[in-house]
Amino acid sequence: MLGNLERAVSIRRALISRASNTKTLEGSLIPMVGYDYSRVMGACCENVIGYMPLPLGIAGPLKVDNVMFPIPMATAEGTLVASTSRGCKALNAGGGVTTVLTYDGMTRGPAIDFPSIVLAAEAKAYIESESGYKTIKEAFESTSRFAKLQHIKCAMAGRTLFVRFATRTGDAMGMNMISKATEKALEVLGNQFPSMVVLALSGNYCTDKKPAAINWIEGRGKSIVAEAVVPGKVVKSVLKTTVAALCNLNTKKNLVGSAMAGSVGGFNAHAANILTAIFLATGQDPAQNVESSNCMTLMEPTNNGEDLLMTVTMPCIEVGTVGGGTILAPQQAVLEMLGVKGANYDTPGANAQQLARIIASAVMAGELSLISALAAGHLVRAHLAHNRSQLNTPIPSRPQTPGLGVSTNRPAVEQSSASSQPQNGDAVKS
Ligand SMILES: CC(C)(COP(=O)([O-])OP(=O)([O-])OC[C@H]1O[C@@H](n2cnc3c(N)ncnc32)[C@H](O)[C@@H]1OP(=O)([O-])[O-])[C@@H](O)C(=O)NCCC(=O)NCCSC(=O)C[C@@](C)(O)CC(=O)[O-]
Ligand SMILES: NC(=O)C1=CN([C@@H]2O[C@H](COP(=O)(O)OP(=O)(O)OC[C@H]3O[C@@H](n4cnc5c(N)ncnc54)[C@H](OP(=O)(O)O)[C@@H]3O)[C@@H](O)[C@H]2O)C=CC1
Repeated sequence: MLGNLERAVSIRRALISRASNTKTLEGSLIPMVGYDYSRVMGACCENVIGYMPLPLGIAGPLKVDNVMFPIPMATAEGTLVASTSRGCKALNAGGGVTTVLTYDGMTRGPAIDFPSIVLAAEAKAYIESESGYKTIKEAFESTSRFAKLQHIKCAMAGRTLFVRFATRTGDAMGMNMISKATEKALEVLGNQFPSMVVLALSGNYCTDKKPAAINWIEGRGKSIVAEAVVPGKVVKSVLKTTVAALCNLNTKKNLVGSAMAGSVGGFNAHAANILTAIFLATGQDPAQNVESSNCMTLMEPTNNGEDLLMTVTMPCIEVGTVGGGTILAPQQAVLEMLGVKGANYDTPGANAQQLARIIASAVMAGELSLISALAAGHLVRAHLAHNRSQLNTPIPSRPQTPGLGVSTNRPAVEQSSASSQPQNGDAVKS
């Protein structure tokens, strides 16, 4: 029996206000009324004092595999929805986007210590043997109706063994599911190798929520490739540039520029922009935008140089339509709008895979529009119009009233550094 959850939130706000002794949370602009806290409890957040609204825009619609989808984007970056919409318009004019799913497998990579390299190597050989793999797979899959082990990749670093489990997770993004399954699999492995010590269920070989080449190379979550042809006349009329300029800039910026910067998986202009906005709108784990935004954008002339052939390759889109933030009512409503709410009972996993296809296609729209704006020299003018037009409410350079928990005592070093002289780099920071 849960009691009055909204009352609990207001009591928590009062207690926090009293304890922090600075600025009251009561009457603050952080909203708390009319929210379904019952879905949050034990699932999405602890110590809840309200909720954080974000503007939700719709780009598109965009034709993905011959079906029109509105593109929901929760963002505070003005221009993003307009830009993605422009990309959708151009892609639709060429017949829309075609997608393929080349892989589906969430991963967890524990770190296991052995007393010697010989024992570590024996464990590796056991996991890779037919009978060892079968035993581990049975234990792994016994924990869930949806976890289906795809393969295991092992690597030794001295006497530490890293084991990367890869699994189907149905319509869930799957991190809780795979963690539970991995724990069970390690229990069985421990029976075979009693001297092994599981240092951590996650040994960063997964790799979750951190940049890593292994995700880019092997894939994590859903791997999607999307393709479209945009007629040259549409490139001119909608995108205000040319096929040749786009192809040249895409190569120099997204391939050569990213190579010069030593990028891994960042061979794109702003995949993270579109992906994160859709993640926030659909209840995904926002921290997984790190690897999910891995993307290579390619452009080449086609039809005797008249038209543009474009692809985006995204090997790590980590999404679910069940579990996590997808159980919250507004996020669920957005998933419903896309026709992918909850579990797909006919083909488990089909809803989450469809969402990944939509995301990759929307990323393509955003890429096309931004690269066009850069090629045409329109980026700054677009952002000044859509992103910085609130001239009547300038952002104060220094807060007048300290916020909750903010000390009024600025460090001496910060005060003494104030100077009327411009500092190195001021021009680019302003
Ligand atoms: C802003 C535009 C679209 C103007 O572009 P435009 O060509 O002047 O727009 P237009 O008025 O001719 O309209 C063309 C279409 O754009 C859409 N559109 C146009 N305006 C709106 C609007 N208000 N609301 C919704 N949709 C809009 C809409 O589809 C419209 O068609 P219509 O509806 O008229 O048939 C263009 O200049 C643009 O896309 N600029 C790029 C901006 C951008 O992509 N910013 C992303 C963030 S940049 C960043 O964060 C990353 C970065 C840059 O650092 C990464 C890097 O290193 O590259
Ligand atoms: N534990 C960790 O290390 C990490 C956790 N997270 C968090 O994990 C959460 C997501 O975990 P995740 O495992 O995706 O979700 P859940 O923990 O919600 O697990 C999914 C549940 O839904 C059930 N289910 C019902 N129908 C389906 C279906 N069609 N497909 C798949 N599952 C179905 C599963 O059944 P069954 O019981 O049979 O499997 C399971 O109980 C997020 O909150 C995320 O932020 C994020 C990163 C790391």
